[in-house]
Amino acid sequence: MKALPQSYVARMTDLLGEDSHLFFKSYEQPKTLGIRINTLKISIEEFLALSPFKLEPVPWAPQGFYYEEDASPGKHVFHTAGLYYIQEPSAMSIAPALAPEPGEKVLDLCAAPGGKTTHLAAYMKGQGILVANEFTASRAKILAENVERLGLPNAIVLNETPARLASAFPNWFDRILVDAPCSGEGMFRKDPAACEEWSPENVSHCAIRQLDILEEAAKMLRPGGKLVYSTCTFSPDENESVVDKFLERNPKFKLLPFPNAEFFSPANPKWGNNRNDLQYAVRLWPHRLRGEGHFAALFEKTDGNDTRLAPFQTKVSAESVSLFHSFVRDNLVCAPREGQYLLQGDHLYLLPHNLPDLKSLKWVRPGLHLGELKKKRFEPSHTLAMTLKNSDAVHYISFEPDHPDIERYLRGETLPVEQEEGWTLVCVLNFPLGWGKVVQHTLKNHYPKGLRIP
Ligand SMILES: C[S@@+](CC[C@H](N)C(=O)[O-])C[C@H]1O[C@@H](n2cnc3c(N)ncnc32)[C@H](O)[C@@H]1O
Repeated sequence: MKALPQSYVARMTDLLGEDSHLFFKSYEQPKTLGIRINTLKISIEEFLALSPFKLEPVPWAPQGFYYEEDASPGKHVFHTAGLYYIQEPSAMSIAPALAPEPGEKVLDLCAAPGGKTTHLAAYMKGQGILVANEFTASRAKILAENVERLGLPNAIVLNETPARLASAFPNWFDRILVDAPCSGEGMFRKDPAACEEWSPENVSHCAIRQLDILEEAAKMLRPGGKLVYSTCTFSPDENESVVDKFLERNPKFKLLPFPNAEFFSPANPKWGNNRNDLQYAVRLWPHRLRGEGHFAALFEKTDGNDTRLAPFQTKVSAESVSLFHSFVRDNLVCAPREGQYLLQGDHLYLLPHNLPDLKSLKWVRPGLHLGELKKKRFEPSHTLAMTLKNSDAVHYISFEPDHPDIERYLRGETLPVEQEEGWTLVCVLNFPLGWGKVVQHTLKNHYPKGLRIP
């Protein structure tokens, strides 16, 4: 661990007083490591029964577990199959607090790489609309990859500024998460680069930006809706002070007690203009729990207008839908999901019903990518494969995790098989990894080139 910046040490010593020696001692401890089971694909009990890792529960997240340092969960084929997401344990406190219901309209405004988006999705159980937005284009792509791997059927991935989104979705969302870009002080132990990039000027810059982002988020929440604001930093300027300024400017918002607060420490009203209700917000201190540093506050919008937005009017040719339907008839035993089709070039997407017009917005994924139309036939997408269960497919082939054909498949090789001809889901222990197409006892590999093991 690199030396901590002097002015940071001085500030934290001043803020924490007697506690500061415990706080600084926590830097000598190893960083905490966690995985979160993707309950869209597997139940917690089922995963624990087949877990190759020794796991210990994270107290504040039913889906979260600590793993030991010598495990490499990112290299296991269960990771490729989207059975879990590697997530820092404190970051798992946020989605259970926002706890969206199936069928709701949810926005994750600062979403990449997707840890919290994919956690929110587990609560939505594939129903409703989950808009995951990321400001930085390269990070939006990574977000879309994680959304695909974890098999979120109802997610839309956008690459927009908060202000442009606020014009498109006024008073519309039931729940919004602002996991704001911050100075990252809570990540110094996990990510030494955050420590090197730190400066007092950046703290001030982040605080201003966070308030701007929150203001835009506020415009998108319906009355009665809930909003979580979170950071992974300790500076009061970015946390209590931002909450205080936001509430001053937005009287239609109030703080609510943060769920599962018994596991965390209350935020400090003195660091936010002595607002008493700031004790409802929480701080996750690395010397008080097994996790890195975080701050989080839950708001409710108590008043305001509800807005009905005109639904996205999409046009698709009858031929493209019929090609997709004939693919479903021949290859799937489940009915196609409900929604509305959108054709972009040769790519067919399924959008959730009641999605407003996205035409003026930059999107990476406007809905679930179903596949591509190719000369009078339909080729299913990898994204579609990752939303299916093995039992949804007419043909599937499943291997044990250590079977050599798994690695061959993930390298892009063809496999000799005894299966019937046609589109086949290739699975590990019945969990899909992607498509293959059987022709004359050979499984042609349709695992995406960009994902193959080199
Ligand atoms: C703390 S990270 C989000 C982590 C994510 N929620 C997760 O759990 O995986 C904050 C994100 O905000 C994005 N960001 C940067 N500037 C922004 C801005 N002006 N408006 C909105 N988001 C911004 C960053 O690119 C970054 O991906």
